[in-house]
Amino acid sequence: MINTDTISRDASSQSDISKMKPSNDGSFNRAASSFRQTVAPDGRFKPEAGRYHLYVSYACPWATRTLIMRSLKGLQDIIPVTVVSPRMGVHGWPFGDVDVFPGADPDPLYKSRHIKDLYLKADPAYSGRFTVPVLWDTKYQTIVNNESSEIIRIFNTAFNDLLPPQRAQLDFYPEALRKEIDALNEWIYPNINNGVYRAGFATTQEAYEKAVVEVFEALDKVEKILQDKDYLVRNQLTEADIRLWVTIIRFDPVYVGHFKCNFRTIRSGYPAINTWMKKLYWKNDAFKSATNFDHIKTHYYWSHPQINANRIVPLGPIPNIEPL
Ligand SMILES: N[C@@H](CCC(=O)N[C@@H](CS)C(=O)NCC(=O)O)C(=O)O
Repeated sequence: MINTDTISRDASSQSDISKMKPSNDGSFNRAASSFRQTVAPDGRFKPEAGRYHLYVSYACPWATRTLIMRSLKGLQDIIPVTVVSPRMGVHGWPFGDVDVFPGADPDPLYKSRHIKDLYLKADPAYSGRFTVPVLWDTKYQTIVNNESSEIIRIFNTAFNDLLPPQRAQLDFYPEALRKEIDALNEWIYPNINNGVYRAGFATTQEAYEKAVVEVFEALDKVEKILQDKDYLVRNQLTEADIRLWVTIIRFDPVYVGHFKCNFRTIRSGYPAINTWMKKLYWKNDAFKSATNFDHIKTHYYWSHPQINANRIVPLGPIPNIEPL
């Protein structure tokens, strides 16, 4: 009998990032996520404690958004989490028993070897990339959603009826601030969150230069917004902070070197952004507990041999984040 769980078609073009094709002009284009369902009382995926499972990498900024929101909302007991190894190889993200790494876990649900096994279990014909985060449904054994910007909105509200009132009332995308949050997300995502990847994965000088200039122009803009302020929107922690923060915390340790975003560092070039980043890290455990610099640095420098052929992981910066 053929076991379709273990024998899968050749999906190496989807799992091996070093085989990823750039576009004709050398620029990096991120593919859209494929699983876009939500959790709702009247839908297929109902809010239930213990039913959903979150698969993440500590290295991945998009996955880290979901970890931060999960902690802020106090969803730890409702949605368990599994962390993959940061060394993403030809089969994509391996679990912690396949590639032993401190802080990485085996898959507790199916003993999968790689994240790709979950995608192919959910849809054997899946043709996209095998990305984290993955919000998995144990009832129908499928992926609810693999788009972090949507998972954080699901976490923000969908489980409120299962939470104590002081957590349920926390809203990081409040109606009254949505316009301002959306307006920030609209340029911060392409120019900063994805901008660093566009710089780092560019395969022509022109595509790199365009991207890196856009990254620093956008950082200059953020620096002005954060003058004497603790948060991006009014004086309130919102998803706009979470979405930007995951990129800024990786900036000096990784993006300055690995992605060649080296006009300035955050610590020496952007005092307001640096203070905002440090306050969230040192004063709010949802941010600190979602950050693992060993996973972050190892992942990027190890997993992209097309950029860093010898997989040397730099020791600096020292420290990875400065004290407050
Ligand atoms: N749009 C997705 C992007 C997720 C994503 O690209 N994750 C990267 C890690 S940072 C990944 O898993 N890449 C694996 C690959 O492309 O093979 C989201 O925001 O959730």
